[in-house]
This record gives sequence, structure tokens and C-alpha cells, in this order.
Amino acid sequence: MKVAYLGPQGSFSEEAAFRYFSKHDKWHMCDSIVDVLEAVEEGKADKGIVPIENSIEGTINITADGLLRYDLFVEAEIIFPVSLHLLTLKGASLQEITEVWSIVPALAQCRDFMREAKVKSRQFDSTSAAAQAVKNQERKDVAAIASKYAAEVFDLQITKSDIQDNSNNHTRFVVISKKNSGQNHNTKTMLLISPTEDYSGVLSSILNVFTALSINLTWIESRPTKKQLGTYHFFVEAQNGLHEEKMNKAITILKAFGHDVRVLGSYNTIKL
Ligand SMILES: O=C(O)C(=O)C[C@]1(C(=O)O)C=C[C@@H](O)C=C1
Repeated sequence: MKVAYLGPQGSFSEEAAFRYFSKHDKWHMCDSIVDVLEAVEEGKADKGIVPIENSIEGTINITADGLLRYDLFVEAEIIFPVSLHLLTLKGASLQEITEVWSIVPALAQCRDFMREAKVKSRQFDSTSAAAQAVKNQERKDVAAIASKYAAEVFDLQITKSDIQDNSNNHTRFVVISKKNSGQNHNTKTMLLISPTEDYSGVLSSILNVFTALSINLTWIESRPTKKQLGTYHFFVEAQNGLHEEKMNKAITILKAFGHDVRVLGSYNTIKL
């Protein structure tokens, strides 16, 4: 089986992929999160692993928008602990740093540090791409926000450790595939609900269905339709499997209300 993930070597996605999948699997390293989703959509990889939410920064919008755009299913969620460090060339000091490089969600997880340090930021497609650039450009005035693993891979120094706003930091990854795995007895279900009409109380009418059926929601996110200001798609994650009658009842009622309902998957949670 071929698994797509965000590279280069040393990314959090790689660590999560190596720990979740078997070492007998083959890897398909991608340059961006969108490339991972596209590789699975186009059949270049059987499965992919992408970050969807971080406990400090919230939803990874690139992934949410990718789930909207591509015809993919979620078959597992992985909770991964994230410690972010400031990586520099060996011998560089904190005082020399004028610019910090990383992927947007990692920069956002270190907002307090960035404000205090009064440094500029530059966006990269992954933490490890930023670490690799620091190494290749041999500049002592720049640093990357990345993992301990990336420091090892690129032989960089951890100049300041644990710079994220809260030490209890976790990122939730989802394992995606082109086929709906359709396993039974899963503990969660992700739905994408797109109202076909906009009327006052449309969101509360959706949420009331779950309340009435005593379905606990673990995640709710709205993403713009990108067609008209003020119109949204809603991601809803419920703490019930698709095999449960009340989950199917909820879907039937939502469809009867005229909403477009896509089941993005039913899955279990794995803590790494
Ligand atoms: O850049 C990486 O190393 C990634 O795997 C991506 C990513 C993300 O975008 O959330 C994954 C985990 C961390 O939250 C920081 C970065």
C-alpha cells in the first residue's frame, strides 16, 4: 500500500505516518497538503495522512477545503502531540535571529513567541521544508519552527525549545482514502452539510436535529462556499458511529430538510 504525506523528511506528518502505518508500506512524499489530497484523489497513493485541527490554532483550512473539493473519505483520526522548537544553524544565537520560517499553522501556534521576539515570518509548505531551507541557505540570521526530529534530520541546533503558546499541544490528523472503508462499530462520524437554501436559523435547525437525537458533537466548522459572501458548508463530527440507528436518523432528517449531506467517513480515534 502506498501512503501520501507532507514532506520533506522530518515533518510531523512523516512522524505520524511512520507511527501509524506499517514499515512495509510504501511512501509517497508530497510538497504540500493539497498535493497529498490530490495524490489520493488521482490514485497515485492508496491512502494519505493530513493534519485537520490543532489544539491551539484550530482547523487547518487547507485540509478542510480539500475535503470539500475532492471526493475523499476519512477512515481514521490520529491525535499527535506537537512540540515546536526554534531550529538554527549550529553556533547561531537567539539574538541573531531576524526572521522565522515555517508552515502557517506552526507559526500560528507560536504567536506569543513571535510577538515577543519581534521577528518577521516567512511561510513554507511544511515545518521540515523550512528547516531544510535554513540548512541549505547557511544563514545564521534565520530560524525554522519545526520538530526535534527535523533538527536531527537536518543537523540543526534547538536554540529555543517548546515555543508553542501552550505546552499541551496536539494536532489531529486524518487518514484519507478514495474508497469508503465502511467499517462497522466506529466511534465517530464526519458529515459535510451544505444547506441548499439560506434562511434565518438554518444552522440552528441543523444542530437541533443532533440535540433531539442526543448525538454529541465533537467538532463543528464552517467553510465559505466561495460563491457568495455569507454562505457556508458545515462540517459536523459526531460521537457516534454510522452503524448506530440515531446517526442514520439524523442524516435522513437533514436530507428531508433539503440539505445536501455527504458522509465523509465513520472512524475511530488513535492516540499516538
Ligand atoms: O509541517 C509539518 O511538519 C506538518 O506535518 C504540518 C503540520 C500542520 O500543518 O498542522 C502538522 C502538525 C503541526 O501542527 C505543524 C505542522
